[in-house]
Amino acid sequence: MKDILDLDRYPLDREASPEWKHLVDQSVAALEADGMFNLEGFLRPGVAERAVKEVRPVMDTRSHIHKRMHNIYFKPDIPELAPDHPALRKVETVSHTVCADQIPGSTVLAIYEYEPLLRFLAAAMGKQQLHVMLDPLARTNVMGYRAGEALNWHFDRSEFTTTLLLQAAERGGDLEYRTDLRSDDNPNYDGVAKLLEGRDPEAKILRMKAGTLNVFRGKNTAHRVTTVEGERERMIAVFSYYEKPGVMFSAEERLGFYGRAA
Ligand SMILES: O=C(O)CCC(=O)C(=O)O
Ligand SMILES: [Fe+2]
Repeated sequence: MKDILDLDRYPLDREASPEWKHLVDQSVAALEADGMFNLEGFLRPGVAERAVKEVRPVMDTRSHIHKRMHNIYFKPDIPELAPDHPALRKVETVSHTVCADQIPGSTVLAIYEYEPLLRFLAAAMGKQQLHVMLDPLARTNVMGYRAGEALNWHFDRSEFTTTLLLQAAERGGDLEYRTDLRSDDNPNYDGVAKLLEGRDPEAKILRMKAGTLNVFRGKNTAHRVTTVEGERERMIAVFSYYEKPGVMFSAEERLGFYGRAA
C-alpha cells in the first residue's frame, strides 16, 4: 500500500504513533470547524491516473446511466410541506455509475478495504469501529460525470461520505456546499428554498485535486456537484462504511441505484 498511498505524509500504517494521533486530531478539528476534511495528495503521483485506466473500460461501456429529477430530500413528498413549496423544487441529476463487482482486483477496491484506513476513519469520526459493506455492488462506486452532468442538491442519508477523486473535470464538477443548512431539530424549509433559488450567500465551492481523500458530513449540510464542463470526465470513488458489519442493500435499492439487482 505504501506505493499507492502517501503513507509518509499520512501515516495510517503507524496507528497510535504521535504522527498518527496528530493526523486524527487535525481531522477531528476540521470536521468540527468545516464539517469535512481533505487529505490532498493521499494518492502517490501517478496512482490516480492508473486507477482511472483500470476503471475506464468499464465506465465507457458498462456503467449505469443514472438520470432523474429529485428534490433535495430524495423523497416523493414531505408530509408537512405543500407539494408546491419551493423547498421541494425538483433538480436533475445525471451520472454514470460503476459498481464494485465490475472492478475486481482494482486499486480503488484495495484502498477501500485497507484496514488502517478503516481504523483511521473510525478514529476521526469518533466511532469504535467501521466496517466495509458486504453488498457486492454498493460497497464502492466509481461515479463518472461527463460534460453537462451533475449530482444535484441533496442531503446525504448517511452520517458521512468518504470519496477519493480520481480525475477532476476541466471546469465545473466542484463540490458546492452550504454548511448546517438544517439541523436535527430545525428543517429550515425557507433556507432550503433560498438555496435552491440561488439566493444563499453562504454556499461555498470546494475545488478538489485528483488524489484527494475527502470525508464529508452531509446529513444537514446541503451539497451538490456542479455541472461538468469540458472534455475530461470527473471520476470519483465513493466508499461506503458502516458501524455494523455485513450491511447489504435490498434488491429494490440495488435496482433503483444501479438498474440491476445482482
Ligand atoms: O462526488 C462528490 O464529490 C460528492 C458525492 C456525494 O455527495 C455523495 O455521494 O453523496
Ligand atoms: Fe452527498
